Amino acid sequence: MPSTLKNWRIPIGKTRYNQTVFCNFNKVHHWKVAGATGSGKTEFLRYLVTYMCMKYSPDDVQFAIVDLKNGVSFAQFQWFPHVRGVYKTVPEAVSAIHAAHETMVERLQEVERLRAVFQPEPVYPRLIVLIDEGGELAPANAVLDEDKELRKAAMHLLSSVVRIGREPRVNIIYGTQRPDNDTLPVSIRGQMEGVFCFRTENELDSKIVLRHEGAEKLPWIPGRYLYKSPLVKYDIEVQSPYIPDKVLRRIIQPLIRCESQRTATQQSDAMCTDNQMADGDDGIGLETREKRRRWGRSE
Ligand SMILES: Nc1ncnc2c1ncn2[C@@H]1O[C@H](COP(=O)(O)OP(=O)(O)OP(=O)(O)O)[C@@H](O)[C@H]1O
Repeated sequence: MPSTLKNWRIPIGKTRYNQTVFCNFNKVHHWKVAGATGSGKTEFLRYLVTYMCMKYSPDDVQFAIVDLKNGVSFAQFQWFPHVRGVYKTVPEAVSAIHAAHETMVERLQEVERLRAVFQPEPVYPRLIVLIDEGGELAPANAVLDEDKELRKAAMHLLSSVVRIGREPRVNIIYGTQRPDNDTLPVSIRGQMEGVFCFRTENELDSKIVLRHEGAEKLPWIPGRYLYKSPLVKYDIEVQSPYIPDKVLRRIIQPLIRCESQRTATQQSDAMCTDNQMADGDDGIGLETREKRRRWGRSE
């Protein structure tokens, strides 16, 4: 079922005056999340996924999660039906980005076909490629030549998605400690209009992320960041929401139970089919029963 959902305002935290701040995925499509180690980027990304999975159905939003910290931060998120996969190595990440790019191209081709004959277009489920620790994808971090080529291909595909992913609703959220030229080429960085900049190590990093200083002066409080978007006049200082592990467990554990029940049902269906075969309800079973009867006779 294609999505018809219009409201893509997502609460992203509170100001020091206790006002809730929202970002809008219908208006800004690609986002970078940057900041020093321990500043709260991953927790914020985990919150974003959880919030959207709780609010929207898989017909509205789907995620391809690239967790280049070996999958440790998003392992539990595989249980959300919205999540296409959690990809934890560079080759896995490249194939996930490739698949998202393919989805984008297929959607664009379908739109073109429909527009040509004045047919209404479906509203596709939003596909969000969320990359945590994107710096690991940088071609500069490759050891072997072939590895470098793989990473360059990933950057090339990402650059295509940020340029034309808006209409087919394929979005990128790219998290990294420092999106400089090595980790995120300007061709990609420049197209990511939304910024969540957590505290940076120094002024230079702040300038790279925000194009001005300031993030290095944020108080050293995990989850504190500057929000920059074409929709707001000035950067806003925000404290991000935080989902403690025990709350996440409460949300996800029933999904794991559901999945194991589904697997158990599938297994018992398979056993049922085996029994039917043994009873002779299909061709193979009949043959087996016939053989047994004949063997019985000859014995
Ligand atoms: N909004 C928040 N409120 C309270 N505590 C937080 C918040 N965000 C993060 N923290 C705390 O800070 C710790 C570090 O956060 P997180 O792992 O998200 O940092 P990071 O920026 O992703 O670091 P790295 O780049 O090294 O992975 C978390 O384990 C958590 O305890």
